[in-house]
Amino acid sequence: MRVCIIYDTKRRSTELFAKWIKEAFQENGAVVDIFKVNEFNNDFSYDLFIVGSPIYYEKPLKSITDFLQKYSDKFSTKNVALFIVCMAQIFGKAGKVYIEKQYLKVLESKVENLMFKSAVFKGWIRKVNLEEKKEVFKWVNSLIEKLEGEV
Ligand SMILES: Cc1cc2nc3c(=O)[nH]c(=O)nc-3n(C[C@H](O)[C@H](O)[C@H](O)COP(=O)(O)O)c2cc1C
Repeated sequence: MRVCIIYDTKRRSTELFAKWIKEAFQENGAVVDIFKVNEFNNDFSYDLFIVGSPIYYEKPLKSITDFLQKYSDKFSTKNVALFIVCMAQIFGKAGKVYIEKQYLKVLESKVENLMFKSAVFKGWIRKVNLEEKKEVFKWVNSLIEKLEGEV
């Protein structure tokens, strides 16, 4: 399986999430490339695309929403999964509902035929949240199960 991870970041936590996602796929024998959004190589031949953004001021980064918009035709026939990195989880249940309504919606609305559950990872401002790495592995395993269920 060939996987392409595309992300943007301001303070590099989303980059670390992208690397954890890569590690989790590699453990399962996948071949993985990672690109910062402005460096994507325009290769649409991967089996799965993972696109991720941090949330700043209530929104995913414009670079990522613009990217999904720009290639919406290409992605409409591809396997695409989305993740966001944010901190509104600290507001508990209310935060979770808010994240799904306000943050995820913006990205999900740009992808047709989204068949994977989007991931919401808890980011940080200074200290790396290592706890979240296992959530990444869980999510990646669920994606692999779903993909393998398809064939
Ligand atoms: C200036 C600023 C604004 C932020 N705004 C939000 C926000 O509106 N909602 C939220 O859930 N998290 C917010 N966060 C938390 C970030 O999403 C979190 O720190 C994330 O890990 C940053 O990703 P990055 O390191 O890849 O840039 C904000 C963080 C900063 C520093």
